[in-house]
Amino acid sequence: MTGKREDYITWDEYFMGVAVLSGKRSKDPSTQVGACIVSQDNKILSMGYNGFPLGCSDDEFPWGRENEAEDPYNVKYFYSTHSELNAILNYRGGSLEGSKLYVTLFPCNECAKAIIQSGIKTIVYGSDKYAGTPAVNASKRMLNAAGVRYYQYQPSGRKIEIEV
Ligand SMILES: O=c1ccn([C@H]2C[C@H](O)[C@@H](COP(=O)(O)O)O2)c(=O)[nH]1
Ligand SMILES: [Zn+2]
Repeated sequence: MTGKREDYITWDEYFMGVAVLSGKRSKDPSTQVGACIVSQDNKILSMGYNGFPLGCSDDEFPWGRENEAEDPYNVKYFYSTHSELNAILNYRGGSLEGSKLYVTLFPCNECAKAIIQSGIKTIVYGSDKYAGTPAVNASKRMLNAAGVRYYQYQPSGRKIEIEV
């Protein structure tokens, strides 16, 4: 055999796959989000998933949603760090200027601010299940104004299995 393999995965499959795998570390019972930040020359710079900050125990802080507890103090939203922000904060190498973010859920308005300010220029997202909500509308408004390009990941249809 002299030729190369032809069924290797694309860059988008590779990096979105890493984002999906990263999201599998999330303890959130309802929505697991994974993120992977990549340089312009396709090197992985950082990864993240949604979870509580260091020192805030996954077993002690609340994982419930607002309709499950009356007091927002007992709801996850005050405590959960979003996957995109975790990926940005996890980066130890300097500037993210010009980089690309793969994320399994369209970023909210808070993440959009961090994405813009960190210099990320492209977002490839998976689900847009909160499309039309004020948080996502505001996010798209800011990303459009700041010239951050975004497009939805187009699955090839083939299944990528990981077996170790
Ligand atoms: O930009 C985003 C938006 C949300 N997340 C995280 C935050 C929460 O842990 C879940 C959303 O939970 P729901 O129960 O679906 O409201 O997703 C994120 O990481 N990035
Ligand atoms: Zn967010």
